[in-house]
Amino acid sequence: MNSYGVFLNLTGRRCLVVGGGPVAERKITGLLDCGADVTVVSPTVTDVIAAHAETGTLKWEARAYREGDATRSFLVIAATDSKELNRHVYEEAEASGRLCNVVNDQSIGNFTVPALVRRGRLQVAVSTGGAAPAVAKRIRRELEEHFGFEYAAFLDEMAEIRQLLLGTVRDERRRTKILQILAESELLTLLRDGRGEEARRLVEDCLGGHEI
Ligand SMILES: C[C@@]1(CC(=O)O)c2cc3[nH]c(cc4nc(cc5[nH]c(cc(n2)[C@H]1CCC(=O)O)[C@@](C)(CC(=O)O)[C@@H]5CCC(=O)O)C(CC(=O)O)=C4CCC(=O)O)c(CCC(=O)O)c3CC(=O)O
Ligand SMILES: NC(=O)C1=CN([C@@H]2O[C@H](COP(=O)(O)OP(=O)(O)OC[C@H]3O[C@@H](n4cnc5c(N)ncnc54)[C@H](O)[C@@H]3O)[C@@H](O)[C@H]2O)C=CC1
Repeated sequence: MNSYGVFLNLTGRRCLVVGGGPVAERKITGLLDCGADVTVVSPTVTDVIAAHAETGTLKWEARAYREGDATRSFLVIAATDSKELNRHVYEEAEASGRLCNVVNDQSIGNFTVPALVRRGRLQVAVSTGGAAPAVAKRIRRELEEHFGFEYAAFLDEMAEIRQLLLGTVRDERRRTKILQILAESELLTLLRDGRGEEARRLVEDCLGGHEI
């Protein structure tokens, strides 16, 4: 069965990571990038996690997992090297209706973490359905070649134009048409090549009198 792909809003949400090795560190980096309120429960952690704890970016409880820990967070990542413990964490999380990722046992857990390309507001997520994470990583790298940083500026520009049109162009079909034309246009490459004046003219022509 396929997994259902979603993007979670984790801003300010309590997220628990059990374990503090390199795998936990990678998942934690992703959580912090999304503004999550991260607590790590683990007797030992990597230098990077310790540095985050030092600066207050996350909370580190330097101890072993305790009964009930997983029942109090929106999302839980079971990232220890013990399959038995991770299963226990998952069972407690599942019983209390939490989202739970298990890093070393594909037979359990209710979500997996994709490989991600990030370009400003653009995110491209890659899943292999757990078949081969190293292939997900390879595809992520290939996508990074194709989707350069120009996409960040392009999206910012398109978002601004879209907001303007939502407020000024009543006719939905017309609005959609303008946005489709701009999305498919040369605007992306003009912005990438620093041809700001031509980009501005292209947008103006497309908008036909709507100020931006
Ligand atoms: C199911 C899943 C659960 C989850 O963790 O969410 C899972 C599970 C496991 N991974 C294992 C191994 C590796 N994982 C990676 C890398 C990544 N793993 C990630 C996600 C996922 N890994 C989920 C499925 C994603 C999908 O659908 O493809 C990525 C995409 C996202 C992230 O972690 O941030 C990140 C790349 C990020 C990037 O670079 O973009 C590498 C490569 C490397 O490290 O270079 C290896 C070694 C090579 C190999 O084994 O393939 C093992 C065996 C451990 C062992 O041998 O004991 C298990 C356990 C099992 O399969 O049972
Ligand atoms: N899903 C993924 O992306 C990947 C998963 N893995 C698997 O993930 C697991 C973790 O990998 P690493 O981080 O490299 O392992 P690691 O051995 O470096 O780290 C394990 C961490 O768990 C902590 N821990 C142990 N007992 C604990 C307890 N009772 N309570 C709380 N924390 C406890 C340890 O203190 C340590 O910080 C391994 O089983 C590995 O095979 C490996 C590669 C990728």
